[in-house]
Amino acid sequence: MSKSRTRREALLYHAKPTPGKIQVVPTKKYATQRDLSLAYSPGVAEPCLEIEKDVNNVYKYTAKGNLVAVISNGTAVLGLGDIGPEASKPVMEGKGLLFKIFADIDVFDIEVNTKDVDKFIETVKNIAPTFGGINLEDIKAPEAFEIERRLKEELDIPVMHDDQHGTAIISAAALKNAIEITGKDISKVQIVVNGAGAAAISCTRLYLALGAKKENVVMCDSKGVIKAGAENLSPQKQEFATAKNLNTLEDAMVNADVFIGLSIGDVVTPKMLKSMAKDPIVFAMANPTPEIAYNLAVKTRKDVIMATGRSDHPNQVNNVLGFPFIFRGALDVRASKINEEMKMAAVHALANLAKESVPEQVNITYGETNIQFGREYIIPKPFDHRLITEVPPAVAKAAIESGVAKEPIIDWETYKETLAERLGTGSKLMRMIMTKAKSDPKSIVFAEADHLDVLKAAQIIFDEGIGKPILLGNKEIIQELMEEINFDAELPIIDPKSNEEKERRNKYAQVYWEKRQRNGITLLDAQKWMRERNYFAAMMVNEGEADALVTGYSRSYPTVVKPMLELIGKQKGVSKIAATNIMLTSRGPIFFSDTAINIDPSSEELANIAYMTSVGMKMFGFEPTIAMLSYSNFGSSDTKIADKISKAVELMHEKYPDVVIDGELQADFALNPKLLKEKFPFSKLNGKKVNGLIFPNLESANIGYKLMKEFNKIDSIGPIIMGLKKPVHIIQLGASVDEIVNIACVAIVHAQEKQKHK
Ligand SMILES: NC(=O)C1=CN([C@@H]2O[C@H](COP(=O)(O)OP(=O)(O)OC[C@H]3O[C@@H](n4cnc5c(N)ncnc54)[C@H](OP(=O)(O)O)[C@@H]3O)[C@@H](O)[C@H]2O)C=CC1
Ligand SMILES: CC(=O)C(=O)O
Ligand SMILES: [Mg+2]
Repeated sequence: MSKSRTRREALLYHAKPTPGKIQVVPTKKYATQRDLSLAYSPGVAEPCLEIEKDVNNVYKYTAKGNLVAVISNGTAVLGLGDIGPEASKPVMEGKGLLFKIFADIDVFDIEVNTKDVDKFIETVKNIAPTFGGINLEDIKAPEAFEIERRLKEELDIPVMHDDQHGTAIISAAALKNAIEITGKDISKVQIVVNGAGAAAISCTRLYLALGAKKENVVMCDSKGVIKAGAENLSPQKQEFATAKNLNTLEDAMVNADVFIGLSIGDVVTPKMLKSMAKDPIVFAMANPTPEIAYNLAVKTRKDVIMATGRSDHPNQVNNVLGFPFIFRGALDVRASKINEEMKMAAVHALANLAKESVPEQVNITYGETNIQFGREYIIPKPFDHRLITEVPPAVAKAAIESGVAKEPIIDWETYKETLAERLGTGSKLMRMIMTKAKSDPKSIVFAEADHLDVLKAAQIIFDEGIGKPILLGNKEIIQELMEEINFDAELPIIDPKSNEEKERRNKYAQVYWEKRQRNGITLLDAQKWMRERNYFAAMMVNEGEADALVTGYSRSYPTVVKPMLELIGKQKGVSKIAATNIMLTSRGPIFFSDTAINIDPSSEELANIAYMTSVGMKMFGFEPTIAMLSYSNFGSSDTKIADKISKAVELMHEKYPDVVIDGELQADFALNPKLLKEKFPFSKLNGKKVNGLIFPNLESANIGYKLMKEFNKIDSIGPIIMGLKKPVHIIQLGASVDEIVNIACVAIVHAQEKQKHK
């Protein structure tokens, strides 16, 4: 993407629809007068008095325990320098967003208008009672050292300067793994550190704790190599001043094994990189512009192990991998500080995680097929869902063992489960599906592109590189709307009714007629039908002129399904098509079937629905564990409707013994593992987490998913049609732009799978 486009998009992203990136959302009911009298006066006085009696009760009755302050004075904002408190706010809000999405920690970002160390410390101390932890951010050295040291001493909640320790932890984990890959010895590697600020000093200290030797380190600041005996050096710079006869970064780089960049962009040249030792390790971590661009570095040295702070290349060494998880662990045991033991525990947890086999969902999220420990994967990826269950427990354990935890954890299994449940799964799944779609964009027909929302969705699909839209509908309207929304792209626009399309219409009509002539269709009828957008669009997919199709925005579901069945037809072995909805619940995505098509399916049809659902689940990287729902449990009710379900289960066990499925079961037993184990220890679902629910009929499925959407405000993806020969997907009447985009992504992923299994 060009620089100016990135700039435009970044500004728009921050400005619309609501300025900024975070908001405050109540966690308690507030609908009735009673709710308000509890939330505020008079009820609120009770927790106030309890806290007055014992200040520790503040963790029991307020949000303090999960609230972190991200505090800056804007003096070292990324690599942009001293740009002031207001200009630092987008970064601080960004940190807030990352804290929330990766570790479910709430953040108030606070930008303080002072460069005076004492005033800054006083401000933080005065507001500290509000927070469970303090994350200092983008404060320049040397002030940052003094500020952090004193706040750590004077406050009894965890305080961490992220640029120092977050960066140190991540880069130390990455360095440990990179050195292991080169087969070198950490105590012997020659390290050049460019930058002598907050991040550089703390990173280097941690490398020494890992085994690097001070005499092998050369540090440079903006004036060049920091030399012993130089005048006016801060104590921190003195700590790393070298006795070697080197003056410039260029001198220092000759034969160095490791380059650590925590300075500013574009200061390392190809010549410097060429002068480094064999298998050089280069961490160019300045943001947003690294000390040397990733592509230039790998072009210059084939043997380089290269990392940057950015997300657009392999090996992102960025403190985003650290602060959410370090604070999560610290808050969960109510640690009074973040100490060396906790930091080292995080280093080892991160370094070890990178060596474990990568779950398929991570591969899919990053559009890769086989991410493996090696030169291009020395550190876990930020969207790796294992981070939340690996790093916080390591940090929490270290806090307990080093005696700084006020609330030790006893049941580690339950703790890990609660950690996994903290992650919002909705956006994660959608991100995964989108990335997969982007990895091999397919052509996709939008059959109702003359509707604004459909066109907007097509625009997103095109702009994001997810797919190649083909726009069907009235040409004039589409062109007008495109202008209105600045959709500037050369895309096929096809009006099935137009004279231009007569030849294609006749060709399609011929195929259709040949298929349906024994079902009472004449050639003239067929030609007439091809003027209808859904018939035309279905034929495009059928004839291989498009890979996928999304329709249904302006017509009822049954009206749209009919031509799809007639023209595209069912997959081999499928008795009836069905639909599933992926409900994005707090316990993870759960597939609900059949939510849209079969009114009263027989046992055989239910088994068919369950099987198709299991195939769909695997397509999105889930291992199916399915419950067949009823009002009865394993024959507890001897009625025809309960029998129907148990027979469907029997059929599944016979035909597809590999699919984990059981029932008939009531919904609470299906979703509550304790209850299930207690009453039905024989069930095949024991010890597993149910992620698929098959409902007895359309009424219950449709009511079930819509109740969840309305009561719990749960997002869902779907209905996703299952069992058609081609990737054709039907959206709900009047679906939102997001819903259309989601289904389009599903259709593209579906098309990719179809191509794979051709
Ligand atoms: N990837 C990541 O996770 C992180 C990356 N960073 C990046 O590290 C950089 C520094 O951040 P931080 O330590 O917080 O900031 P500081 O302001 O504390 O330190 C900046 C340091 O960079 C030095 N510097 C400036 N220009 C040059 C140059 N041409 N050559 C060598 N050194 C130079 C300064 O030298 P002097 O002392 O002479 O002024 C100073 O020592 C930023 O680019 C930031 O984005 C920071 C934290 C995390
Ligand atoms: C990543 C970060 O914190 C920085 O560049 O300052
Ligand atoms: Mg920072």
